[in-house]
Amino acid sequence: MTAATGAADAVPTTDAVPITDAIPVADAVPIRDAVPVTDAAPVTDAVPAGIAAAVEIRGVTKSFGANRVLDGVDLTVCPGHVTVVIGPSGAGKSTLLRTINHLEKPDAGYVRVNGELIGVRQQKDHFRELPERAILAQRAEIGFVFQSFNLFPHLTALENVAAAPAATGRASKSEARERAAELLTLVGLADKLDAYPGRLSGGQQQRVAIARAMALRPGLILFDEPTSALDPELVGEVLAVMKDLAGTGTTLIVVTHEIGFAREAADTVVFMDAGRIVEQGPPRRVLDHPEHPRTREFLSKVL
Ligand SMILES: Nc1ncnc2c1ncn2[C@@H]1O[C@H](COP(=O)(O)OP(=O)(O)OP(=O)(O)O)[C@@H](O)[C@H]1O
Repeated sequence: MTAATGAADAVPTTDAVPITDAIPVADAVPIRDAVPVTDAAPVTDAVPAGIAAAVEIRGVTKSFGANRVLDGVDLTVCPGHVTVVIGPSGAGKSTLLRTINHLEKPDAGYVRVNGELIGVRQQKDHFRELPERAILAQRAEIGFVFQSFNLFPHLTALENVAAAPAATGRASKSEARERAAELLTLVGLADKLDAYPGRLSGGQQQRVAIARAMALRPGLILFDEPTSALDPELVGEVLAVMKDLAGTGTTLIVVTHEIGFAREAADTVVFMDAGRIVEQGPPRRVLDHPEHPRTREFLSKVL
């Protein structure tokens, strides 16, 4: 990480990230652009004028040691849209998703969700890391569905879904349980409310995880390869639940290798390779008429 300078005197060096670090000086995003959403520089998805982007990623760079995994990523996501991120193994797809709720901290650049900077606040010409409690509060507004479900094994399906709303004080215990039962019914698990994860199939566990992600009524849900750990015959039931969720007004960003899902459910398909967004657009254009040779090569292997 580059050392903090000048105006960041009060900022511990390790927490301070120069705003323009990843961006060539000539293209640097003026600091004012980091505040009002409507003034933000290059909007790649067509967000209607005057409407805040659901997610705005600008100049995000992330390295693990010498491995630059994200290399100046810009992405804008419209509210209510489904964005499907595809690309070869190691392209940086999961890392990009994890920067959106600050599970990974960008080395440079920033992420805003509904106009709010994630994980940092702006201090003069630097971003300063938020306290852990504030980051957790931001994360509570963003659903996350992992490849490996991550359910509490000692809680029933109902208790898994009800846990966060009750623990955060968003709902009374009985309200949280009532809503959890509704959500589990929505994902087709009305008869499994009292089942422990160990007694559920992978597809059922993942549907519980989706219900859990919906429990705090987030405007945005991130899916990190939600069907990759499933037996092939269980993939369809999870994708069906995700398709139902698409179009309900919730913004979804889905990292997946399921090209069929991308074709049917996505508003935008994003193709990533080597830490960069190579190509993005509506599924019919990116999947059927890719412009970039790298996208064509990738699709010729997976289709
Ligand atoms: N915590 C970490 N520490 C070190 N390297 C990491 C870490 N997380 C990811 N990487 C590396 O970053 C690169 C990109 O990983 P990432 O998981 O984002 O790729 P991906 O496109 O999602 O790949 P896949 O489709 O295989 O899941 C890989 O080389 C990976 O080994």
